[in-house]
Parts: sequence; structure tokens; C-alpha cells
Amino acid sequence: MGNVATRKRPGCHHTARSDENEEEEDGPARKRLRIAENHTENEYQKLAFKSRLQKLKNCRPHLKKGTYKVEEADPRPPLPRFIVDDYDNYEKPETANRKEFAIPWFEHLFLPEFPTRSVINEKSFILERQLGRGSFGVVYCASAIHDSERKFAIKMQEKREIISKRAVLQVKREASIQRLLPAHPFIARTYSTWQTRTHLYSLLQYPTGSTGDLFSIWRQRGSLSEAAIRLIGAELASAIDFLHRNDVIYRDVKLENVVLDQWGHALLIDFGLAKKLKPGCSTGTICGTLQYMSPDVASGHTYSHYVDWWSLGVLLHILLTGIYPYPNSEATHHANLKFIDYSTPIGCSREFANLMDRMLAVSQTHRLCSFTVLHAHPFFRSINFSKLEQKDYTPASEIGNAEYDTYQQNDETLDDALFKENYDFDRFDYFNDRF
Ligand SMILES: Nc1ncnc2c1ncn2[C@@H]1O[C@H](COP(=O)(O)OP(=O)(O)OP(=O)(O)O)[C@@H](O)[C@H]1O
Repeated sequence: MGNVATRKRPGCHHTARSDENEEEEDGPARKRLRIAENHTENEYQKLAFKSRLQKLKNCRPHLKKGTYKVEEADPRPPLPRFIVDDYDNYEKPETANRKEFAIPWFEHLFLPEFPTRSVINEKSFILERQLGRGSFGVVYCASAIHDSERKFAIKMQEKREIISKRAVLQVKREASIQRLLPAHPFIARTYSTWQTRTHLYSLLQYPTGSTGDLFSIWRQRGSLSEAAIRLIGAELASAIDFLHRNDVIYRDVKLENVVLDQWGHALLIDFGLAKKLKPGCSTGTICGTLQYMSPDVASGHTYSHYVDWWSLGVLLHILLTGIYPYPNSEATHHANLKFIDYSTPIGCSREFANLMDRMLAVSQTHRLCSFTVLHAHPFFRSINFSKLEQKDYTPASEIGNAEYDTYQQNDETLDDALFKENYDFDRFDYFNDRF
């Protein structure tokens, strides 16, 4: 078929074709004649030739006449040298090499927080049992392959889930904050992180002989004694203060994020919502667990580290009374959170009642918003924080000795009387004189 298109048909005049034939037939003589006919072009060539000849004569006067060789001008524009050189000298990587060094995007996405080649990896451990479930995967208790006595928690998160929920930055931030944080007795350490093609792994501190997270403990045993709450509260306060001093706002203090070891010491886990925030700076992301969320976060205005003290207040309130301080148990959106109808817990010590009033005050002027104030509060007066951080106290001995009876919440007359008395007295004592 291709031949049909180029075949000369009878009666059809092909100009280009006939010129080519003429050239072929007459040779260079015929070509010269055609150039001569084109007068303008010819004149131009002559002038150009003369000018180049003159230039050559000027720069090489020692050469005799007639020995010059002028080459025909190249009709194409000169190629920029650097492109030609680059192209000529460019060493294309071997196909095999390229395959070896290429990092797939779903691995690259989680670098450098989750390295792809780690000395410690999932093959170094034996997974024993499941400890809990998070948004993107499962947390296992694991023992080191060469030392079965050493226990760790391994958090295994699915990359697919993380990407589909657009939480890549969140998990990377969590890993980097936890890994850079200095050691603290009440914060779970992150020893290592790595990734496979499908999963992210975090090797975490496992509390020795863990009795589970605080939520499960509270659900099994009910309300805790004030003595136990004092020790657990003080340990968590020490951990939160440490985070703030290291420019970290935690934003997710809740029962589920505290695990206890066999002596009842608290360990703060899950830095999924933590953020680097310098003192005096504020942030505005509405995040956290609704029932623990402070009015400042829920309002959508900017807030700072102090919101963690509100959440700790909610946690301590639940540990003692078994209920949330504000009617938000059914809330599904931050805009629906209500900060009304608070009543001071009754049937507890005046110190604890006052601590709750202070930590859960909606007005920031009345609210307890710093470790210094908490540390000096009468509820924690008996605690030596240096000894606490040395783990000199044993909260386990106090856990389970509940003294608080939740039915007293219904006695409204007593409730009101106690609230007024405590509030006025304490307000004078702590706001004006001491804090
Ligand atoms: N270091 C640890 N030691 C013991 N148990 C742990 C540890 N880390 C996590 N767990 C258990 O696993 C559960 C889920 O862990 P975690 O909350 O860290 O996961 P997550 O994926 O960050 O979840 P979330 O959806 O709350 O962000 C916890 O509630 C706890 O019971």
C-alpha cells in the first residue's frame, strides 16, 4: 500500500519530484545554473564570502594569497556547547542500579521518622499478645528474641489506613516528638521506629507487669481512693509539666492513655495529638477527646499548654466520682459541648473538692492553669515530688481501697452547702494569699 502513494500516476505533475529528477540527470552543472538564476541569493553569498576572506587575511597576513580555505557556512544554528557536552558526558545509570536505589513513594512518605533499613526490626521480637487497638493498628506485648524476660510494647500501624485517613503528618510528628523527648519516669519511651512496605512499627516501653490502662482498671474496680488518685494525679502532673517544659503540648490526657505497672506507677502513652509549642505561644487546632476537651479548645479560639490541666482535672474527677464533670457524655461534636451544671463532688475531702473546682473552672481567671499552682495545692501537700519521681511511693497499695460513694451525688442540699462553703473559703485562702 505504501508504494501506491509514491507511485507516479500518468497526467499528474509533481513539481518537487521533477526537480529532483532534473538534478539527478544534469548533475552539479544544472544546480549551479539554478543558483545563478536566483540573483539575490547569489549576491548575498558573494558578499559573505568576501567578508570572511577579508577577515582571514587580516588575522593571518603571513599566509600567501590563494592558500586560504573557506569552508561553506553551516546553515544550521550552532548548538549551545553545554547542552551537547552535558548530553555526551551524562552517564546514564544502569537499569539495575536504578532499581536498587529507587525508594517507593509509600516508603519515602514516612522518612526519616520511620527508617526502611533498621538494625532493630520486627524479626528481633516475638509477639505475645494484643494489648490494645488504636486508630491505625494494633499494639502487642512482645519479648526480645534473645532475651524473653525483656518485654516491650510494639505498635504496628497500617500505612494504607494512615494514608486513607490523611494522617501521615500526624504519625510522623508523634514519632519524632516521642523519640526526641528525654527520659521521664512517667512517660512511655520510644526506643525505635521503622517501616516495612505495608506497616509502621514503634518499639515502646512496656510497664513492668502491666495491669492495663487506667480506663480498664477503673472499669473493673470502680472509683479509686483519694490516696491513690493523689499519687496517680501527682505522677501525671509531673509528666505533663515535663512535657510543657520540653515545649510539648500533649492535648489528649484521658484514662485510656495512661497505663500502670505492677506497682501502680503511671506511664503516659499515645502522643498522636502532641505538638511542639514553645512557652508563650498558642495554637488553634480543635482536637482531643470531646469529654476531656477544655472550653478553650472547643470554642475554636487559640489556646496554649494550660488546656492539658483541664483534661487532667476531668480524668481525676472521673476516677473519684465515675462521672464526667459536665453533661457531655453523649456529645459528638465540639460545638455541642456544654460547660454548665457543674457541681463540686461531695463525700470527698475539702481539698479534693477544691482542686476539682479550680481545675474545672470555666473562667480562666479562676482556673488552675499551671504546675506551680497544682504543686502548692493542699490536695498534693503531702507529696514530695522529688521522691515521687524516684518512685518512692507505691500507688498500687492504695488502688482499690475506694472510699467514695457515688450515690451521695444525689443529695443536692448537702452538695450546695458544701460547694459554697468550700469555694468561698478556698478562694480566699489560695487565690489571694498563696497563688
Ligand atoms: N507502651 C504501652 N504499654 C502498654 N500498653 C500500651 C502501650 N501503648 C499502647 N498500649 C495499649 O494499646 C492501646 C492503643 O494504643 P495507642 O492509644 O497508643 O494507639 P493509637 O494508634 O495511638 O490509638 P489512638 O487511636 O488512641 O490514637 C492503648 O489504649 C493501650 O491499652
